[in-house]
Amino acid sequence: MEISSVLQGGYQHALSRSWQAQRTLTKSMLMYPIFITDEPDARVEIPSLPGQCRWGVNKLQEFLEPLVKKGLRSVILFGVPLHCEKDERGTPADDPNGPVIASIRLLRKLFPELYIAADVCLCEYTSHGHCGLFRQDGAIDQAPSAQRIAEVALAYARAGAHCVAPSDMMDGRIKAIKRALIDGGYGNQCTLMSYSAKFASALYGPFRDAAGSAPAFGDRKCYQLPPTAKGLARRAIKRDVVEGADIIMVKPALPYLDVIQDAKQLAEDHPIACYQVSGEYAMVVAGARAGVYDLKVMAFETVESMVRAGCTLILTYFTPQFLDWLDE
Ligand SMILES: NCc1[nH]cc(CCC(=O)O)c1CC(=O)O
Ligand SMILES: [Zn+2]
Ligand SMILES: [Zn+2]
Repeated sequence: MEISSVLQGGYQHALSRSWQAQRTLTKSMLMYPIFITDEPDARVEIPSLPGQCRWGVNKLQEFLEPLVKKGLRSVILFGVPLHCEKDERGTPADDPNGPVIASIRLLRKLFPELYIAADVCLCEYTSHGHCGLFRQDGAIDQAPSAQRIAEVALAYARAGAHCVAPSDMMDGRIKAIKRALIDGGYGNQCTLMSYSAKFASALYGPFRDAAGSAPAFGDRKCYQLPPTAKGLARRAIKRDVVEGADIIMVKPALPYLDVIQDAKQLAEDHPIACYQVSGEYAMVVAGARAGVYDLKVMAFETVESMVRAGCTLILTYFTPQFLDWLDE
């Protein structure tokens, strides 16, 4: 046998296997998505997202304290308003008494070491359930959409968010948010993480269930990217770098590993993030329950593929489990 043909000598031991990873999954690479409702004492299980709940502000301490003790470093907050008056502009998104702003303030106080990101979008707050604003003729109103989203982002930064993460896919919003953060005095205090390459995916089903954010009419194909559109994804990533994004995100993750790799190459000086979305999580859990594979092994394999593709930050509902697994 050729000397150079034997590779197995390089990974015969657990330690030498660890040296073969170009990057290793660590707790600090995990960001945990959390749903917060406007029912302050709520703790309601989400049937399509097994193990995940909608939380009321009053329950956040008992929920997160054990996780922070185990090494949870960051969360991303999603508002789930059940009692507010939704309108065309998504007015409740930056309601100073709304669940997102209230929990940013609270979490900053409760857990001074925890990094707090806030998802920024309008769909949870608009009467039509879309992520932007519309003109009379039914087309998306680009500039006012970006402006409104920037307003919401600035409100979250003012409340103390370390990071704002717009998931709306409106053109021009990264530029508008960065401008608003700088002009508002938060340019050097708040990270702008862009959902740059967010695809119109079937994998958001459980999330829309959880957040009550399904569009009232139509779909999101005029703003979320077509799953086949590698070129659009590359252009969106390059555009967001120019417009001032600090972190580039790809979403969903597993079916788009090639896009993650593209992002790593196009934005080589930026951290690359990805979102293992609700449907991906539900798929892994369902497969394990059906006996197709072991849950932990599959969770690691999926998330480590994202690390291998170039991510150093992964938004995943498996975060609490990884905090245990990474200690084993
Ligand atoms: N802008 C809404 C939003 N923000 C994050 C997700 C999906 C997250 C997940 O599925 O876990 C969605 C759903 C959507 O675009 O319909
Ligand atoms: Zn949205
Ligand atoms: Zn969102």
